[in-house]
Amino acid sequence: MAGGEVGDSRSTSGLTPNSGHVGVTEPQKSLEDENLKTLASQDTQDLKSVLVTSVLNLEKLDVDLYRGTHHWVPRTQRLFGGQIIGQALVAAAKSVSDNFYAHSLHCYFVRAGDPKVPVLYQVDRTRDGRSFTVRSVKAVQHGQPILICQASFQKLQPSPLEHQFTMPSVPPPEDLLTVEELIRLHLSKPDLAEDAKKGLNKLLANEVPIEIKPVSPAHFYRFTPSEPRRLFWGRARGYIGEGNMKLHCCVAAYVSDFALLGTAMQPYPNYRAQFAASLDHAMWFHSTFCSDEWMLYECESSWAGSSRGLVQGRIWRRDGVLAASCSQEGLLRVKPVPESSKL
Ligand SMILES: CCCCCC/C=C\CCCCCCCC(=O)SCCNC(=O)CCNC(=O)[C@H](O)C(C)(C)COP(=O)(O)OP(=O)(O)OC[C@H]1O[C@@H](n2cnc3c(N)ncnc32)[C@H](O)[C@@H]1OP(=O)(O)O
Repeated sequence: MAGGEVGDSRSTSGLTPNSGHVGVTEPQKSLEDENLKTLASQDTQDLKSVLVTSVLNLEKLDVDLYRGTHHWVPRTQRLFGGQIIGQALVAAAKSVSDNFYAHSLHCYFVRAGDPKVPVLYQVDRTRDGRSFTVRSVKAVQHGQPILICQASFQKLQPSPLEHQFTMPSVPPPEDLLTVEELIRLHLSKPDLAEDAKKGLNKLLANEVPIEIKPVSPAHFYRFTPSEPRRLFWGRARGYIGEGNMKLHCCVAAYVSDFALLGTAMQPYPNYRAQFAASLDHAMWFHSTFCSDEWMLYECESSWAGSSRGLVQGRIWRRDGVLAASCSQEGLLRVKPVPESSKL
């Protein structure tokens, strides 16, 4: 049966074969902690994630044809790549049986997305097999493709072969500040350059539907050169809830494009991106997860050159299970940072 909606009943706690806890042990929780958690989750449940209610909620126009709208547009005024990938995966998943789950996607961003008009998603049912199902999606604006995406789905298939890297050991998200809190802290510095203040205030005015907590704020500020590696906790804002793995994958696809490319800029604090944009993006899903719960994003850039940077990402569940991996190459046309606007 083709799953009409990006919704299924696979519980995120009923894990895939690769569900062993690796590297991190779950702390013992007291009854008090549990009560606090319940209260907190009641709070967030009131605020249904905008990613679910609007961004990833595509309008069906015809068979295999959908229309998506925008919520947050980056200050570059081109559509956020993660939004286009997330929406393309939603469109692809709509014609896939409920018992098939996204395991990989491969995308090229071929034109800038225009935030003034909606995006159309045309789905081609490339192949339906016994174990694998493949969909090709073209995202179109003004009659021309802005993204081409291929997504593959697989039936759950247990295997005796199971391994993964160990999750890096980092402070928990509760001990870290959000990007917004870091920005406010920075804005409170009396000697901050006017240009920098303006830029930071613009960033604060954005309603980004994801929450980010950098593990190392120094990397976030980019004052000094650092190795091209960053770690941050991230989650979708608002409540999504368990049980809809297809949707969680689409949300993770949205989030995965947010901070990957910046990793390649970390060794070069004296340069600012004049034109930075993802060129391609690939993603592999390994295990079940909840995208509205904190997950650790580990990003590292193995190479930069020819005005491009290559970045790999690993997305970890809090309990140490590797949930997804991604890889992206981006265009990085840079210019030196003027003395007057150094943070
Ligand atoms: C710890 C974590 C904290 C993180 C906090 C971060 C906070 C905020 C972060 C927000 C970040 C979100 C951003 C994420 C990344 C994205 O979403 S990017 C969006 C998705 N990707 C795209 O939109 C790319 C789409 N693809 C394209 O646009 C095109 O394929 C292309 C432009 C890459 C193709 O390039 P080209 O072939 O060069 O196109 P042209 O049309 O010919 O030229 C375009 C402009 O570039 C100029 N140009 C061309 N060549 C050069 C050159 N060699 N040098 C300099 N400039 C060049 C060309 O003149 C055009 O310029 P104009 O448009 O005319 O000005």
